[in-house]
Amino acid sequence: MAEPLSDNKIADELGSLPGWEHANDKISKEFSFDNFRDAVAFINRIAFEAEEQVHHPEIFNVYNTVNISLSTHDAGGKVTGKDITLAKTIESLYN
Ligand SMILES: C[C@H](O)[C@H](O)[C@H]1CNC2=NC(N)=NC(=O)C2=N1
Repeated sequence: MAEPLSDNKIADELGSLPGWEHANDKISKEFSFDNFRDAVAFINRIAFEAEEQVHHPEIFNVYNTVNISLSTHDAGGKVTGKDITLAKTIESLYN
């Protein structure tokens, strides 16, 4: 069972996650792309990694932007290590 992280621990982890913010018990980031196709391709890459990790993001797409929000449903919607891990994976997909 994933345990919720303290605000201090989250802040510490976000130190190595550029552009990620912690608010409303989620960590979130907006990613921008040259066009819609690239944005959707990014979403598709995330989908495979999320399935691999059995941990799924909230995804909001408008044209060339993709907003990702992460929290752990099984931990009452709080931020856990699973969210940090997936955020790091998502960062590695963005280039
Ligand atoms: C049964 C399955 O492992 C769980 O429902 C997984 C699926 N994906 C998930 N994703 C997220 N963000 N939080 C969860 O608690 C979660 N639980």
